[in-house]
Amino acid sequence: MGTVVEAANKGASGSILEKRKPTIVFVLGGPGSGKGTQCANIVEHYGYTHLSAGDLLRAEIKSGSENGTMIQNMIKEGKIVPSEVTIKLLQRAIEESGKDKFLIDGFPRNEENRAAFEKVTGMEPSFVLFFDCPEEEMERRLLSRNQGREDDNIETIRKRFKVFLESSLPVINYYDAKGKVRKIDAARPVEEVFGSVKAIFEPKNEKAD
Ligand SMILES: Nc1ncnc2c1ncn2[C@@H]1O[C@H](COP(=O)(O)OP(=O)(O)OP(=O)(O)O)[C@@H](O)[C@H]1O
Ligand SMILES: Nc1ccn([C@H]2C[C@H](O)[C@@H](COP(=O)(O)O)O2)c(=O)n1
Ligand SMILES: [Mg+2]
Repeated sequence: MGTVVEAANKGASGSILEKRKPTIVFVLGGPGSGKGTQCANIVEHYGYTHLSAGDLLRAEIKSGSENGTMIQNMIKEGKIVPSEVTIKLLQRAIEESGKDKFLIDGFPRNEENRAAFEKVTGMEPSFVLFFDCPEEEMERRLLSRNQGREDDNIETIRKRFKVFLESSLPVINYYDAKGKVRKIDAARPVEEVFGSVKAIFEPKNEKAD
């Protein structure tokens, strides 16, 4: 008998996650667009569980795992870690939480992430929240974030912007073509951005005739 993660890795037909059918919302946007900030608000108001792919990878580095050095080098270079590693971390976090509504922040970051997630879990997101923000504003925010992140320096930030444009935007366009993207103007103050987020998460007040 394998572990839950191994069973899920066998593909859609053997996916434990597919059987549990959790609600998944992908939260995407450029580096510094405010994904983490708004996820914290959504958790507080709507009872979702927040899973940040970047946070899980940083925790993996700290844990001293055998992949730690590889992950650290890739993050420093602003590159995307292979899906196999990130999906295992996400699956484990979903399984261990025992919860059923997830904000998956910063994933999928490229086509490989997207295709592998769907294949391994057999799941698609309910929708994709896309925080749209100009680069100049994101750069200002990242340079003043002050959380000690190794990738918040101007050289790595420029690499992350390039990867976002070349690899992550196509994923957003993929889901947009399926009518799943909810785009938000993220260049406004936090409370204003959250006002737009709320409009998406509030249950619709359908009028009966
Ligand atoms: N609407 C906003 N206006 C001004 N500053 C903001 C806004 N939203 C977030 N910030 C600040 O910008 C910085 C980046 O925000 P946050 O960490 O939420 O972005 P992120 O999209 O998760 O970035 P990353 O992809 O690098 O993890 C933080 O210091 C945060 O406090
Ligand atoms: N799906 C992902 C998400 C993140 N990473 C790596 C590369 C990112 O630059 C870094 C930081 O992510 P953030 O906290 O900004 O969301 O983590 C990745 O390789 N794959
Ligand atoms: Mg973040």
